Amino acid sequence: MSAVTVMGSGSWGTAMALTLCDNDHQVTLWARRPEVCHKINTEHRNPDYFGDLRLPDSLAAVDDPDRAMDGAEFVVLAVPAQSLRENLGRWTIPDGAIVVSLAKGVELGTELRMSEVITQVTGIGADRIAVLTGPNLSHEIAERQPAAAVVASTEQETALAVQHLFHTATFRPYTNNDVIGCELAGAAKNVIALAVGVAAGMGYGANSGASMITRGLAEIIRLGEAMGADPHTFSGLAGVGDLVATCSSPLSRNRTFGEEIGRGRTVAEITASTRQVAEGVKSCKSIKALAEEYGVEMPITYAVCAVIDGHLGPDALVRALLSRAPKAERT
Ligand SMILES: NC(=O)C1=CN([C@@H]2O[C@H](COP(=O)(O)OP(=O)(O)OC[C@H]3O[C@@H](n4cnc5c(N)ncnc54)[C@H](OP(=O)(O)O)[C@@H]3O)[C@@H](O)[C@H]2O)C=CC1
Ligand SMILES: O=C(CO)COP(=O)(O)O
Repeated sequence: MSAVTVMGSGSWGTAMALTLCDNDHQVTLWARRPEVCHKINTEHRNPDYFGDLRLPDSLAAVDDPDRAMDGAEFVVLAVPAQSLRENLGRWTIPDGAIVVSLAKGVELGTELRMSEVITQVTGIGADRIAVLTGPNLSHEIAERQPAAAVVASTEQETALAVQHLFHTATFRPYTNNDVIGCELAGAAKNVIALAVGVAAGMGYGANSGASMITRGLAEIIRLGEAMGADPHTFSGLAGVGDLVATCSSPLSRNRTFGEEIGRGRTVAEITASTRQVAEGVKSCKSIKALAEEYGVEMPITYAVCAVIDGHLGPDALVRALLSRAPKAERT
């Protein structure tokens, strides 16, 4: 049994905390709102994110970050990507703890991956950081539906420790040492899910969705290879696995956000109507910046940026992608 603290009590932090409780770890969940802690500690529910789902009695919620992390051997970071730097600046991660990064985003302005932000702010070396990613929609995981995942770290011992930490009867993490590929795939698929959602919201069917998923994968691989990722990563759980799950599921916030755009709502309206994060709405810009830096073509990502900025409507997005100069598939 290990002492684990999950920092962030939204959909994914709560689902992962529950998974860790299933493994009999001593789990503390940090929630920034005291009323969320109260509900979790007294009613064993987190109604803003999981309705009536009963959380394990053993799960303790704390709103003071220092108290939450006191004695933690593992600290799991589950706040939105663009808030990670600011939060880490306020927190003190216990010496020697292994840090697990859950956020799927690339930082705006710096274009850093989440593990790079962690090292830059805390000084914690890459050997003590792992990234958990893969096709893992939180509500399915919280219902203990079977799923696989990937734990990526440059240090094999860290990857194995985190794999062991999370491995339950229904949740099966594989290790991987390609941190760049795993993090990039997790962030970039959200952008493709927005595009697939737009097409779905316009009433287009499986052919359109599959075409965008496949061409989306092609552009993610192009960027990944340029950044030094292992191309094989993109045919694994962190790549195709997560891309297909996110682009196909009505549970995905990114796909749903895109669908709403496709139905004619504005970005401001959709953002105002939910408290949940759709990471691709911000990360599309940092991924576009990476594409520019590495000189890689990413037409779907560029089109999504234009839609998010209000320069392109849903019809124009589809036209812009289909009217590009014809080319060979493998270029
Ligand atoms: N949900 C999923 O299925 C999966 C999500 N992820 C990734 O996990 C990360 C977290 O997402 P998820 O839990 O789903 O997001 P949610 O929107 O469901 O929850 C976000 C959580 O972070 C808190 N939060 C929001 N803004 C801030 C801030 N500025 N500072 C501190 N805390 C903040 C929220 O608190 P409050 O409730 O008080 O607003 C809430 O607890 C994302 O990067 C996402 O891509 C990865 C795999 C699966
Ligand atoms: O990353 C996810 C599934 O693996 C969750 O996707 P959304 O953030 O779009 O809900």
